Amino acid sequence: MKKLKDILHGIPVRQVIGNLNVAVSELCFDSRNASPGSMFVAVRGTHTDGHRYIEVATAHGAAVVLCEELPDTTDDAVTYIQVDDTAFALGVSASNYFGNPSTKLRLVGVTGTNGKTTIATLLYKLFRNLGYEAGLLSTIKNQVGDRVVAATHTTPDPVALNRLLNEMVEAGCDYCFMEVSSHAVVQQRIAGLNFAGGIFSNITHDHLDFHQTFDRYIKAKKMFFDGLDRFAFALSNADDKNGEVMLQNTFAHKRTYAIKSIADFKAKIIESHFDGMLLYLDGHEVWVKLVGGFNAYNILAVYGAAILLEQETMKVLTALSTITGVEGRFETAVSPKGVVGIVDYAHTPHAVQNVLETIKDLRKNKEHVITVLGCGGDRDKAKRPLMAAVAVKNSDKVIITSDNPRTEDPIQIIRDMEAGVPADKMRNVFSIADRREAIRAACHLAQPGDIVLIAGKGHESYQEINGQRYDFNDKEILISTFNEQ
Ligand SMILES: CC(=O)N[C@H]1[C@@H](OP(=O)(O)OP(=O)(O)OC[C@H]2O[C@@H](n3ccc(=O)[nH]c3=O)[C@H](O)[C@@H]2O)O[C@H](CO)[C@@H](O)[C@@H]1O[C@H](C)C(=O)N[C@@H](C)C(=O)N[C@H](CCC(=O)O)C(=O)O
Ligand SMILES: Nc1ncnc2c1ncn2[C@@H]1O[C@H](COP(=O)(O)OP(=O)(O)OP(=O)(O)O)[C@@H](O)[C@H]1O
Ligand SMILES: N[C@H](CCC[C@H](N)C(=O)O)C(=O)O
Ligand SMILES: [Mg+2]
Repeated sequence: MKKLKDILHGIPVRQVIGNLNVAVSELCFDSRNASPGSMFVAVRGTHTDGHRYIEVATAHGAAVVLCEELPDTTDDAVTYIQVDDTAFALGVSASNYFGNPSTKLRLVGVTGTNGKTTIATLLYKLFRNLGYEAGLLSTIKNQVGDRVVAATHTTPDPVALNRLLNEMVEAGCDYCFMEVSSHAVVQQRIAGLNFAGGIFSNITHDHLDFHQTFDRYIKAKKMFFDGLDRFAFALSNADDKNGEVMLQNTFAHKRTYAIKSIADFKAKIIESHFDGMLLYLDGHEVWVKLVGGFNAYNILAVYGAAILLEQETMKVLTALSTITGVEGRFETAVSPKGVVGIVDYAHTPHAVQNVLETIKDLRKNKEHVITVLGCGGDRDKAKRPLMAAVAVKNSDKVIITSDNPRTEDPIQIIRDMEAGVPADKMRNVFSIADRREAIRAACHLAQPGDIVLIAGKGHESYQEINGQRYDFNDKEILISTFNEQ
């Protein structure tokens, strides 16, 4: 229970109808979840408008309605609060409701097209290793200290987010590391949060179904940095074309990391192997258990953030050398006959290219690379031909298959991907809609020493088809196929 007046702190209110002196039992933004004494916030979405469900919410007992437009008829037992922006108000009220937990720990957000989960998870592991209690909000899972809470989104909705942050505070967490997706910025899921720092990884093609243009996608990422205050740090990748843009209008302390450009934190890869790499990091040599140029960037971002969070250099480097990678990100397995299998979450053209370039660099001889990949349904269609083109360019053979078809026809998604394959390369491409069969076929095609990359689903333990999630795990299928050989 919390007083309505306290929940509204920091929200510009246009009009109030009813009693402000009420207690609120719960916050909700979905009328289907409204309960007696709750406050319903009407948010405009991509499919429908929460304002349509105000009456349903009050019929379920909502005592307070927060909206942009007041309904034609009001209920005397209900308090109506009119504001200009309910998405913003939802974020701020969720933070107030849970006692502004983000001010009680140090919250660091990571944004960018690729690398958010990796950077946030490595920071979580690093700070736990350094002896702190920490929380994590990520695509794979949320962690309140050791306790795992299943994740439904990369960035949870404001109510779930602040509830989790509060649980972290209660569990004694000093830090929380979270992914900030571009959807979350635009939908203001992070409104009202107090960040100690923000990290930018990179920006390349993805989510154009949602943002429409690349420019708007860049602006969404930038808005996160624009919202940081002068006590926070903003750590950006100076090698990314848009790394500087992110820092343009932020009040935060601006810091950069890079491999190629001049920057505050620098690194260089000295040696690369399938089980790790030797880095020259900020003037020190350190062995890390992650692989690939893209992971050198991730490690560098993690290192820079740790230093900006006032950790000691030598302790950070020592801890970094012991930390293992992230589930479903460049995970390797070797078959009894010597085929190397790699499961990776690459689901953008840039990620597919990075992973395949890393694989090429790691080959001792000219072993063949066989790539299995698909594209998700009901998501950015423009990336489909691009992902196929990159895969074909950097592999000896490609098996185009399904990812999560969702409500789309898997065959049509495959056709969209095939459109990106140059005619003279078609002979290196097979299309097998059944992902399990595609993985098996790749393993059977591979000779000892060859490399099979299974891209796009990483840690996911399901395949989503027509609203149903079926058990499915790339790594398990890879290993069981290997064991049959
Ligand atoms: C496109 C998108 O982000 N959609 C999110 C959004 O839903 P929406 O805009 O479609 O909502 P809507 O159905 O139009 O409804 C509008 C409002 O009416 C309410 N409503 C609706 C029906 C009803 O009967 N009563 C009612 O009150 C809804 O609760 C909502 O508040 O708000 C919902 C509630 O927070 C989210 O669950 C939903 O995420 C969907 C499931 C989703 O798939 N999101 C993905 C794309 C996403 O957010 N991904 C990013 C990661 C991207 C990355 O990889 O970087 C993420 O952060 O996870
Ligand atoms: N710094 C990076 N630069 C480019 N590609 C990367 C980088 N880090 C990881 N990748 C690639 O992107 C894939 C996804 O990585 P990760 O899960 O860390 O990204 P993410 O930003 O969290 O993705 P999502 O938006 O789905 O949450 C990895 O499996 C790898 O192929
Ligand atoms: N966070 C990403 C996940 C894509 C993963 C891929 N397996 C798919 O289903 O498209 C997104 O929402 O676009
Ligand atoms: Mg992620």
